[in-house]
Amino acid sequence: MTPAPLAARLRDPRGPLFFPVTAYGPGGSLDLDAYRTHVRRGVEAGAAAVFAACGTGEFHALLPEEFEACVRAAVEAADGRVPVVAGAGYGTALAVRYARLAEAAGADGLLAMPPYLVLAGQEGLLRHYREVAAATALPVIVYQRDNAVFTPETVVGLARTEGVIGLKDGLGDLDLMQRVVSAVRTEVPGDFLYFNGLPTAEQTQLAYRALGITLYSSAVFCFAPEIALAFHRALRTGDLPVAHRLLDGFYGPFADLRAQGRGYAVSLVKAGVRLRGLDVGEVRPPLHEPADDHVKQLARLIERGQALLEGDA
Ligand SMILES: O=C([O-])C(=O)C[C@H](O)[C@@H](O)C(=O)[O-]
Repeated sequence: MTPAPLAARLRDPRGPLFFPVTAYGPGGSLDLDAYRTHVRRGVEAGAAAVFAACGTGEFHALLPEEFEACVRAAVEAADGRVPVVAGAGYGTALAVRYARLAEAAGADGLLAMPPYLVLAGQEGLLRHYREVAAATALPVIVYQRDNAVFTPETVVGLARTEGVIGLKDGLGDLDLMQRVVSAVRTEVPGDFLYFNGLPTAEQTQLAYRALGITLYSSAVFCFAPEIALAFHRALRTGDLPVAHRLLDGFYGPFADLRAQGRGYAVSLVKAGVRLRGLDVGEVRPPLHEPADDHVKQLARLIERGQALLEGDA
């Protein structure tokens, strides 16, 4: 049976959106076995989709052939149970190339990263994403952050673009997001998807829900799937006491810890996966490993989060 289109599969997910880390062996080369294990465990734990080789998956550190191998491995590990979305980025020509590699590797969609290094105007940004969207038959989610911040008019242009199905927000300007949602609702009625894609998105998800944005990325799912699943379930069922308990006792302190070092958005998550027993190696430069004390704090925080699930912390 042909799977439903990506947008339909993402609309009301039963579990968190999983952004796996990329696994490396001791010498720093790709460890596809460990990566497959990481992805397979996430899918079996209840992820609703796999976003392979995106920010948490160190897209920036992968050669094109490594990227393709990772996406292919994620597709194999997901085995059709959930969709696999792959990162695509850098300048327009390379982003198009990554998009084609992802399509060849069997991905179901693309997360289009901000263009590399340039500060482009709205017209150029729109041209960039239109070229990426036109390059393959894959649906595209555009990632707003850093040098890719869009006016509501530009998002209307994106929503009108064949193949662009949604916007992932990593900026966190709720006033702008409200104006974007209003403009797209008025100008392009339909089912454009929005994702809260901030680091530790759970922290802000109650606020995003108030705008009607129910989709969010979860890096915590990489190393504490039981906590991420409990939070996701609490939001779906409206169990605010559980959501508040996890926010106050786990997600807030985790966001504080994650803010202790540059690049911890990735390296601390990877350390968390290792703490849970899967050797996914260290991060590649220009990232660096978190301080030992921060890893110890993370271990205690995971225990605390688990205890909160039993309601006995
Ligand atoms: O590209 C990525 O990996 C992300 O932006 C998703 C992350 O899961 C983000 O939500 C985070 O870092 O918590």
